[in-house]
Amino acid sequence: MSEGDAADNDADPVRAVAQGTFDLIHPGHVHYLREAASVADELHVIVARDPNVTHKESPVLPARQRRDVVDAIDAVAEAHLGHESDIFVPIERIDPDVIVLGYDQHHDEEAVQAALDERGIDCEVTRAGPREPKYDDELLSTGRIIDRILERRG
Ligand SMILES: Cc1cc2nc3c(=O)[nH]c(=O)nc-3n(C[C@H](O)[C@H](O)[C@H](O)COP(=O)(O)O)c2cc1C
Ligand SMILES: Nc1ncnc2c1ncn2[C@@H]1O[C@H](COP(=O)(O)OP(=O)(O)OP(=O)(O)O)[C@@H](O)[C@H]1O
Repeated sequence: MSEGDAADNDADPVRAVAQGTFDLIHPGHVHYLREAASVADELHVIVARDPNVTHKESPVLPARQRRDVVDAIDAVAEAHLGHESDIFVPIERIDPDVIVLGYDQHHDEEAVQAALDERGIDCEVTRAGPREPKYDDELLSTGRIIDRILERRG
């Protein structure tokens, strides 16, 4: 390897990817993104498009707005609107060294790892931990925030 290559390799930042719906942002999201950012030099976040949120109610906020808010979080280098149909398109573009799944996300690490290997994408898959409530009334779920809104404003 020539000296130039070695220098180039040193300059390459370690990139992590986190992803999710991020509808109404709460401290649980911030915890996840900070934990994901802690394992890399820069954190890229893929924000899910409505059609790909199939395992729960559709988000109330537009994807672009959800992306803009996540992009403003200090731990995040850049937030990206997810691809409409192929979740590996942004992965191939960002080319992360590690994908950090959320503590309760329905993705199976081994399955995601196998899909990456199949595409020849050299990237680890790990999972973040949960953020426990700091006080009784803390709402750490978008669903529960919406329930509270309906209770009080519905
Ligand atoms: C590796 C990976 C890449 C993803 N890329 C996209 C994408 O390009 N477009 C998209 O709409 N969702 C993408 N997603 C998000 C999923 O579609 C799904 O909506 C999200 O994981 C839901 O997480 P949540 O229930 O925690 O919000 C990706 C998820 C993973 C694990
Ligand atoms: N309390 C929490 N602690 C750590 N991570 C969290 C917490 N809440 C959400 N996350 C993570 O944030 C990411 C995005 O979560 P999502 O957008 O589904 O929000 P949510 O609050 O979990 O939504 P809902 O409660 O409606 O399912 C996921 O990876 C999820 O694991």
